[in-house]
Amino acid sequence: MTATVLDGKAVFATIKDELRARVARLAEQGVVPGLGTVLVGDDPASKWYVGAKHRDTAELGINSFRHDLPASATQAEVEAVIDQLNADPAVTGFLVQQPTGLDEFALLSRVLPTKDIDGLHPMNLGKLVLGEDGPLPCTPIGCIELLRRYDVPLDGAEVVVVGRGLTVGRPLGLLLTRRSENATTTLCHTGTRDLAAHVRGADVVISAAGRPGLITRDMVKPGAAVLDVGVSRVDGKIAGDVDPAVAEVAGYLTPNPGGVGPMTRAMLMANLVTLAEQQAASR
Ligand SMILES: Nc1nc2c(c(=O)[nH]1)N[C@@H](CN(C=O)c1ccc(C(=O)N[C@@H](CCC(=O)O)C(=O)O)cc1)CN2
Repeated sequence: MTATVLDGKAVFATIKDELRARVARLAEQGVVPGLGTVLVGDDPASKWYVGAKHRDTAELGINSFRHDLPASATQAEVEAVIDQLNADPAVTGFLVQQPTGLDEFALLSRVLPTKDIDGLHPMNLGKLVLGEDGPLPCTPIGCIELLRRYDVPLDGAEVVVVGRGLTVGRPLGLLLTRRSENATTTLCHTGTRDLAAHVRGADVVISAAGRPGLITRDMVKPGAAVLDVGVSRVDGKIAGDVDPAVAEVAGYLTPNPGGVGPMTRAMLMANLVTLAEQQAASR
């Protein structure tokens, strides 16, 4: 058996078509969404991610406002840029690219919750816990959307998430257990005693541990869907958490790159367009 490829790049192309239609409808009402980004420092990966987000906005006819600050930028300087973006009516929503090396909780908390297209503001994470509507974190919702587009069922499925970070693992657990997803979710992490035993029982495995080759062929149930969120660099190339031999046993597998990464960008654009629609409706 060779796993069906969960092609995030192809799904993002389809989502871009859907978003172009929504952006055109907003234009008829005189609204052009605007994306703001804040990048601190020279990390090549972060620069690439921010550049990719601005290329996406250009393709979709969305305005963008880019603020690149040096690695020497202070907390106060970054907060001043956040205040500027909060106050700018042309900016529908914005994000601070992580990592910044600064107090990220303070930065996230300073973004207006109504402009938080990353869905990572404490109030929006609180809404997720409470089951209230609000912007949802992009990578977790991108994983769920990718499975949905390939008709991989989550209802009643056993899902193992590996990793408990704020941007992926922790919100994924909350999202997957919502009534709308209805999955039974186990959140594993570095303290999990027998990871293989957990993974072996899973219909869906989502690994966001950042440990190259962590999920091996022998750990995966035949036919399971496996999503590789891990991004490590080995000899300058992206190495995921999932050993390539998993493709021989899994039913579905994301490539990495080309799987969850493009879905993260897709959901960011979708969050932005949704916010613009909400703002247009409340004018
Ligand atoms: N404020 C945020 N910071 C970070 C987030 C986030 O959601 N919000 N997530 C990651 C980085 N990230 C988005 O910002 C991101 C990661 C990967 C990709 C992507 O398209 N990757 C490509 C490969 C890119 C390459 O070759 O290096 C792929 O997987 O095909 C986009 C966005 C941390 N920071």
